[in-house]
Amino acid sequence: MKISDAYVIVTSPGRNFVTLKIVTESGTYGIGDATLNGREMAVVAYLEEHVLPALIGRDASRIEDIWHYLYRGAYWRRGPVTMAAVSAVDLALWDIKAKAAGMPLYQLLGGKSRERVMTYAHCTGKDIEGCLAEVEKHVKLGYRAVRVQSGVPGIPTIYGVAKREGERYEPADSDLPAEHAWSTEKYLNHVPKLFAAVRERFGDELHVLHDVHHRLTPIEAARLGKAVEPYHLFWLEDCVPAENQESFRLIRQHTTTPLAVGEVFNSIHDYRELLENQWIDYVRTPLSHGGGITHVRRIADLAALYHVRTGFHGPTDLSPVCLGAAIHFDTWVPNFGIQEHMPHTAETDAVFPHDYRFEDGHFLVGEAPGHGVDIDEALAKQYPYKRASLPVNRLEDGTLWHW
Ligand SMILES: O=C(O)C(=O)C[C@H](O)[C@H](O)CO
Ligand SMILES: [Mg+2]
Repeated sequence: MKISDAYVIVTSPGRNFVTLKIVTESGTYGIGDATLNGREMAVVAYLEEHVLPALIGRDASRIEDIWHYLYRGAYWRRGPVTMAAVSAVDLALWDIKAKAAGMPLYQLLGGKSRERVMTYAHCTGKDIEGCLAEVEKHVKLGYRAVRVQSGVPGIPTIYGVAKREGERYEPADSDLPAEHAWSTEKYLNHVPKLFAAVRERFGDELHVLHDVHHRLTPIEAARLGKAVEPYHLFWLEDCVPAENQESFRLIRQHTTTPLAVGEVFNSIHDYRELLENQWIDYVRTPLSHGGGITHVRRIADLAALYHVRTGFHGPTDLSPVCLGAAIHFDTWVPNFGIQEHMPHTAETDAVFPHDYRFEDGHFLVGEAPGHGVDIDEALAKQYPYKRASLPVNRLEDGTLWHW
């Protein structure tokens, strides 16, 4: 099981993706997702310069040892770039191990805990009516859970609310960051009306989620959580920036709205206080940013002690490789909550052939050995990298804000 080759493939079938391929002497190979939206080439440099040369000749079956070699051995621990690189190696090695065992990855993790994986769709509209139309469309497609984001009167553009019809989200789409304007007051006044309308139109059973995208202060988040309590959200996501975990104490004291956090986390240490104090309800770190299966399963186990469930990040800026591996993890993990789902484009799906399926609001895991996602390298070459940037946000007086 010696590693004989390891290389990075950068491709842009509509948006940039970074993929790591690790090949063993026997020819068995594994692939991992190393995409970090808007910072793709930093991970490429980290892998090519510091990680891949050290992998050649190592035993691919020693996943745990390689993980610690890359994490402890680097001295400079954690951080999104480092952990995206570590994650990609880890995902590729688990892919190899499962292929060598002739098993789908979920079997290697411990087998199925469920038959199918509930997902939530993105529904965005420029106003409440637009959102309701999107929710209706997604309910007809079979979704049991929808994330609803609406434009807000008086705020011209909001990241996370599609600008063009049919778009579920916005890609990082400009060479340099676009500048958006933000008003917390306008937002806070609008959002409860949105959820009142959703419940009025669709009743009580549909699971409804909302992403604040880190834009509030703790007391503002507490106000919002309280205001939407009558509409019993499945979760309120990233209601504040979470560098200061203590912020969640205040929010939790004021509201029973369930809280989700962690799409920008990359380590179990980012969660410790949040979990031990029972301040949150869902962990969101994706496998491709949280140190791969080896580390994210430790986060999931710690979360389980506190009745906290998984709800992995799954936007289109994580490649089908990450999504495919996540579906195996979701199929196994005992404390599963939900999986985010933003469908990739047909171009992306063609570059990354996979055996997971979407049906009736759920994902069904595939039975191919490994994580079930491959890369068509010849096709990938047809889509060269193009720098793309995410936006920045400013308050109406010009102050740079969270976006
Ligand atoms: O999917 C979500 O919940 C997001 O918040 C998507 C993020 O904005 C996106 O992944 C940033 O790269
Ligand atoms: Mg989010």
